[in-house]
Amino acid sequence: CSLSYHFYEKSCPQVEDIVKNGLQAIFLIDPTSPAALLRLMFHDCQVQGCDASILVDPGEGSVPTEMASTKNFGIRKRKLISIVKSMVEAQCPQQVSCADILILAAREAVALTGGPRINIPLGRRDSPQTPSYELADALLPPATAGVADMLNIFAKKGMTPAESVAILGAHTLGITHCSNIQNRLYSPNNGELRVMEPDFAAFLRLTCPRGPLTSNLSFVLNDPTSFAFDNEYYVNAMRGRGVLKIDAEMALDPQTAHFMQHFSVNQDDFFQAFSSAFVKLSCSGVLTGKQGVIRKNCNAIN
Ligand code: HEM
Ligand SMILES: [Ca+2]
Ligand SMILES: [Ca+2]
Repeated sequence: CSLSYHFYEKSCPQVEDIVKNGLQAIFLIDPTSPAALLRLMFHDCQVQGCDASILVDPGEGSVPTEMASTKNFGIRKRKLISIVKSMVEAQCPQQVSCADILILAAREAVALTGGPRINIPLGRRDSPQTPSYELADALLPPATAGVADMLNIFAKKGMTPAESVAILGAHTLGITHCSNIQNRLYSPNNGELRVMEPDFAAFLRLTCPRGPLTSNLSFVLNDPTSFAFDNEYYVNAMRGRGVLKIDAEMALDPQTAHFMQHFSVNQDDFFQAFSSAFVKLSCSGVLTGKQGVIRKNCNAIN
């Protein structure tokens, strides 16, 4: 993409260290936050590009921002980016965009949990306006997305099918709320339970009982090592232990199954494909040069 590997060389050479050191301390206190920051990056880049639009809080009396979209259910830890931003501002005032800090934070989420340390081109600018929740509704994939939807989304970002399967390896971290898998567990005749490993199906139904009462509060781990960035996501999906529909379907679809199988036995190849996919995702629709702004406060258009 049109970004640079030396962008802050003069204006803030220490920015990557500030982000790393700041998050290292935060991740120790809250080990669930790396997953949140990695998903936050995807949801920012998917709506109007990687421009920190998802960080903008709804203003008083203004139209609802993208965070009002139900597709952003479960998005958490947006405030962490503002905390890291204030650490950066203390050393390099008005130099570094919130959009770059968000990508660097997602990079640390991967690196500090055992994944690859990805080299990231920088120079993104922040959006001067917020997208509507309708746009977010239209662009973010639903929890029921299948393989064709998934390949279509990432092909638009220049990813190969192998890279698309690799970027979904982000589901090696974090959780899924029960509300996102109710239909997999309890809709009769949808055939999904048949492809699920029976013990795993039983476990999910116990953890996520039928009905809406707790389904927005209860959750399951995306893989058994949900604090570690490893290839267990693929190992489990290949065994019929995929949590979301997309996780289960990729293990069976002939367009994706061989990549799932390969990443389940070769973590190095997963890390390599994930790294190139991550850079492509991080370049989607970026603002550069004189476009956009450098926000002082990531949560407000200022
Ligand atoms: C078609 C593509 C995708 C679909 C349908 C999808 C869907 C979902 C859903 C429904 C959840 C559960 C949210 C919750 O219940 O709180 C989730 C969690 C997550 N997703 Fe995805 N996702 C996709 C792609 C991605 C990508 C590309 C990334 C990152 C690069 C990503 C990273 C994550 C992470 C880290 C979590 C755990 C979040 C947490 O613990 O708070 N996903 N995803
Ligand atoms: Ca955005
Ligand atoms: Ca894992």
